[in-house]
Amino acid sequence: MGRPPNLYAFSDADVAPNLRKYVLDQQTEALKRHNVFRVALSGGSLPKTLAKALLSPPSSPSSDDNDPKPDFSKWEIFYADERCVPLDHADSNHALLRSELLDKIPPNLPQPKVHPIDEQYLDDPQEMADQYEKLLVSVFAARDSVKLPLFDLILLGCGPDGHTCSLFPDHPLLRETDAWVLSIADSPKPPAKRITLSLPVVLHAAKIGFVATGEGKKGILKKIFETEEGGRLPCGLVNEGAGEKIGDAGSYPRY
Ligand SMILES: O=C(O)[C@H](O)[C@@H](O)[C@H](O)[C@H](O)COP(=O)(O)O
Repeated sequence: MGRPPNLYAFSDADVAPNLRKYVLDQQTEALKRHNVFRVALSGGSLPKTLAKALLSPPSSPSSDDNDPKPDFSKWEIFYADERCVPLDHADSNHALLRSELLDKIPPNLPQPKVHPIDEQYLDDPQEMADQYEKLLVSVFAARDSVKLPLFDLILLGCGPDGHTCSLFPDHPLLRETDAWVLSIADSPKPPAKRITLSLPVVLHAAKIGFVATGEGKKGILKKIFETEEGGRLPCGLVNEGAGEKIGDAGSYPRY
């Protein structure tokens, strides 16, 4: 199986500056392409790491005023997965992003456009997924020919069981081929009701970055990259399916 081509390991202090460069490189590409930067984000530790990357001044001695900066006026943020809870609930990925990143954007900078879930469908994850898919259709499929939404960048975490988004190991949702957004009512990780981008949507993104930080990720990353069983886990499926589009900007503990 072996390591994928775009895998980088950083010391803790170097994760944020390298993630900053990676994200801003994708921003530059996206703005060249269509003058908007459409990003899907997951929850977990990612919002905090991303805030550190985007909101701290670049720490590299070689950085200068010409280095790219986040242009949040051009950002559209979507959720790679979201829990079916109110937007101010402690389990909400949107609440997490707000407290870790959005609320910390200095007032002199514009806010990105953010697309949270619609709270009126909290009790019905399938309807919630359908509504979020409709939102994606309205944003991405202005042209009839669009079969899948093209996110400029999807930033994902890697769960200790190899899950990513709310795609869990061996779950039937992994076999979905048509829908863009899926519902899950039996998530092994609470809360049980969630929505998630489907695997084909994740794989279709222009770039996909896994951000996996900390010593605790060592075992699961080793399994994903080095075993056949790991290759069948959701993170492994994204890794295999996306190939060169994967740019791992996380801290990869050496083993
Ligand atoms: O809704 C979720 O459960 C999260 O989005 C989840 O998919 C997360 O990204 C991983 O569990 C990694 O979490 P950490 O970054 O905290 O390790």
